Amino acid sequence: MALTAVKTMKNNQTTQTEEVLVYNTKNLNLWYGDHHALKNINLDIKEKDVTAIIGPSGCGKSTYIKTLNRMIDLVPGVKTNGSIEYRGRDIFSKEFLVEELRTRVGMVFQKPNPFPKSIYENIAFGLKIHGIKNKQIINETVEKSLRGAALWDEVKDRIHEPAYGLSGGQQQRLCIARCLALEPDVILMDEPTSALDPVSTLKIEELIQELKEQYSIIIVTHNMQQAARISNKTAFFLNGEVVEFDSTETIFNNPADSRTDDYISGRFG
Ligand SMILES: Nc1ncnc2c1ncn2[C@@H]1O[C@H](COP(=O)(O)OP(=O)(O)OP(=O)(O)O)[C@@H](O)[C@H]1O
Repeated sequence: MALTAVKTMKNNQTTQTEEVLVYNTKNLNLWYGDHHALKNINLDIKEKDVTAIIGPSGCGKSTYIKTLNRMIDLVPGVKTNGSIEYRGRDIFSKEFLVEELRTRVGMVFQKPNPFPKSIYENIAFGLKIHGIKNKQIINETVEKSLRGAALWDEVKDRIHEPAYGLSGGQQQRLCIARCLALEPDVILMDEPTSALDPVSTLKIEELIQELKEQYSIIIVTHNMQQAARISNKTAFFLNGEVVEFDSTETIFNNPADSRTDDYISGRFG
């Protein structure tokens, strides 16, 4: 497990606290064919942080989070170098099975993508694939996951009805519930509210505030107010590089780099 010792001053006494890293990215480069999409990325992502990835269109935000669970492997012609460690283990090593990585690291996409099945089966399906057959355990996990995604009260009387009958915001919470059912450690979210109305967006944002107590969350968002509201760390990407990575408060109120300031203040992007 990757640990970083941090010194904090309290009542004039220096105490050592330990920060646990879930991801440690070192000198990561990625190419789509000849296109150099990620350039020398160095990022430490801490356990139980909500880390927002912001930056203009095409700067590499989605590419980066798709690399964290190796979904990028599905794109032909992608090359990488450098390293990404998940809890101290090299995610590209042969010993680290991609199935295990994707069980530890769940993902929620821009558009809600429930399966064409009932609400219940959307969650039960993943459990069955993972070899869980006990009906009682499945029932309990379905309820727990729907509660965890703040959806249970809205759907408890119709869990055997098709998921497509839910609103877009409810479908997105169902996708979050599906992800929670597998008890992930990290949840990656790629613009999870960009297809949703303001009320559904607010619900997902409130949900993220609850989930951060238990999970480490990495969220790509175009919405800077959203990043400021929900995250405690923010990375600003530009042209495939990380320009600045700091506490969200610093990035939004006192950025070190003038390009961050220009982007935050809406001068480009
Ligand atoms: N499958 C692909 N093949 C080739 N180039 C790609 C592919 N996917 C992305 N790119 C390119 O890589 C760069 C980074 O794309 P990426 O989707 O990561 O950006 P982004 O910051 O998430 O953008 P947006 O905010 O518009 O979603 C862009 O120049 C994009 O055109």
